[in-house]
Amino acid sequence: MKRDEVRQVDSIAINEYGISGLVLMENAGRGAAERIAAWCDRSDAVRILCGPGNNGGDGYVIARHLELLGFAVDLVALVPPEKLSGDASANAMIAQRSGIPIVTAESVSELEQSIDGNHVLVDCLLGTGAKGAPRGLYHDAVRLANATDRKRVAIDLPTGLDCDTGQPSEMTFRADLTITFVAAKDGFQNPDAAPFLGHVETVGIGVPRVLLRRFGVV
Ligand SMILES: NC(=O)C1=CN([C@@H]2O[C@H](COP(=O)(O)OP(=O)(O)OC[C@H]3O[C@@H](n4cnc5c(N)ncnc54)[C@H](O)[C@@H]3O)[C@@H](O)[C@H]2O)[C@@H](O)CC1
Ligand SMILES: [K+]
Repeated sequence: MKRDEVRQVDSIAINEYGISGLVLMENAGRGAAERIAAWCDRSDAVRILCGPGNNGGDGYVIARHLELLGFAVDLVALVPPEKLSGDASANAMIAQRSGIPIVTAESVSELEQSIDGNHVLVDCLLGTGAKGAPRGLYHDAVRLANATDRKRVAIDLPTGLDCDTGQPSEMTFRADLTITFVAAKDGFQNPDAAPFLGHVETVGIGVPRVLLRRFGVV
């Protein structure tokens, strides 16, 4: 699926079918957490890197469900939770109130302290809303994450990878597992994307079959 198409599916599900964005995010995050749990060892500590938008919002949902599944999990927020908006803000507040550890990293040195080799790292930095190569702290977060030798998981798509062409930017998250929502993105077919995607799994987010049919997903 193209970037615009998958974003259209979300917005039609919300605006035409009346499914709240929070429900879609819950389904996405819960499904992703279940896949991560199946792929990791129970002894793995999981650290989720959260960006400014709804991809970051997914991260807060994933954390809550991984904790329920018995994992030690914490979050690194590149944007303080109180500065988020919409569904991402709602889920960040739930995670905060639930006592899930959240560290805010707003400088390179704070990122260096937070991104270490002791955790499975989950990339909820940027998703389908990304434009161009990761800038600023997002560039540094990907650089530091790629330098660790533990397992890495990308949510929806690896930060830095172009959704439509599959062209990796010069700083692209190198995932061992990519958990993507609704359908594989067109760019995933590009052989150059393969080393950054790792194994790809698709997770449904509960949009009705009739809508998936409109976009040729089923
Ligand atoms: N209701 C929905 O729309 C759903 C969205 N979902 C998730 O939401 C994601 C899309 O969320 P958003 O549209 O908020 O987009 P993103 O989460 O990709 O965030 C986009 C924001 O990142 C920043 N940004 C863009 N390009 C950048 C760059 N090159 N370097 C640094 N910062 C950059 C900008 O502030 C931009 O507004 C999907 O990939 C998916 O993970 C899922 O939760 C399913 C439901
Ligand atoms: K991502």
